[in-house]
Amino acid sequence: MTNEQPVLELRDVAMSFKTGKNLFDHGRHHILRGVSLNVFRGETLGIIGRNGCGKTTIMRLLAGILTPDAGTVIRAQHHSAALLSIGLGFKPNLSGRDNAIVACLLQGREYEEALLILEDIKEFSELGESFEESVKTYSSGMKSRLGFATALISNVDILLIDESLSVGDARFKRKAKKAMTDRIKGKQTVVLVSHSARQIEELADRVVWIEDGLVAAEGLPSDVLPNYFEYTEEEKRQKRLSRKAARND
Ligand SMILES: Nc1ncnc2c1ncn2[C@@H]1O[C@H](COP(=O)(O)OP(=O)(O)OP(=O)(O)O)[C@@H](O)[C@H]1O
Repeated sequence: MTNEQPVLELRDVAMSFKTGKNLFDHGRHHILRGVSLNVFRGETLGIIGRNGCGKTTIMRLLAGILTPDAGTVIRAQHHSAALLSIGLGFKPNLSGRDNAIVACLLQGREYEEALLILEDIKEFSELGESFEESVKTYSSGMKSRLGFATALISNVDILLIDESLSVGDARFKRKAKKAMTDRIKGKQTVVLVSHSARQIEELADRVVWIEDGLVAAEGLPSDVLPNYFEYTEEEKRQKRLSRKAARND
């Protein structure tokens, strides 16, 4: 795998957000301080790290929704990437159908190809007649379903799956989860973020652990995850101890 060219790459990427509080560093919160990672064709790369460490930010950078402050995001030529289950990027005045066509074209499908898969997208999204209505009339759940169905059915080259985004009601979630798992276990290139390190253990071929704005470790799940579990347990233990000490003060 190491001689292979990555299909998607972050090279020394830094990212910060404005905090609103102008306390230090001009009110910017530095989330990523120099993250480099590679995604290879056909693999499932899992990204783990504590809440707020920047996993979703990484996914949005990989999807091209965000531009880094520094460093580069490199996507192999003719490779499309889509962040699954988001309704971002839809044109509110266009119908679900027209948005699905645009999304397929943006993902590199031919127009005729896009037309052929539209009915499958409509069926998977379960939007019914609303598929013909403008997206501005959709609830956020409906937008998510359209986004999920479009990314899934259009066979995007690189699927970016952020588990923290919920898709529709409980029944649709189960259906979406099954469809995702089938893809992950197949030949699809996937980047997966999950709060459940156990799920990453089950599904990922490789893992990148983000800590303090940097890559703390990367490698096989069996190598990286035990250290991650140990680290998070130790951190919890330290927090418990400092709470206890504060109570005793
Ligand atoms: N658009 C934004 N503007 C300001 N701050 C942001 C923005 N997006 C993310 N952040 C902040 O950046 C940090 C990282 O957020 P991100 O959602 O990437 O983390 P995460 O690892 O995915 O978190 P979680 O595990 O809780 O889902 C958080 O502190 C968040 O508040």
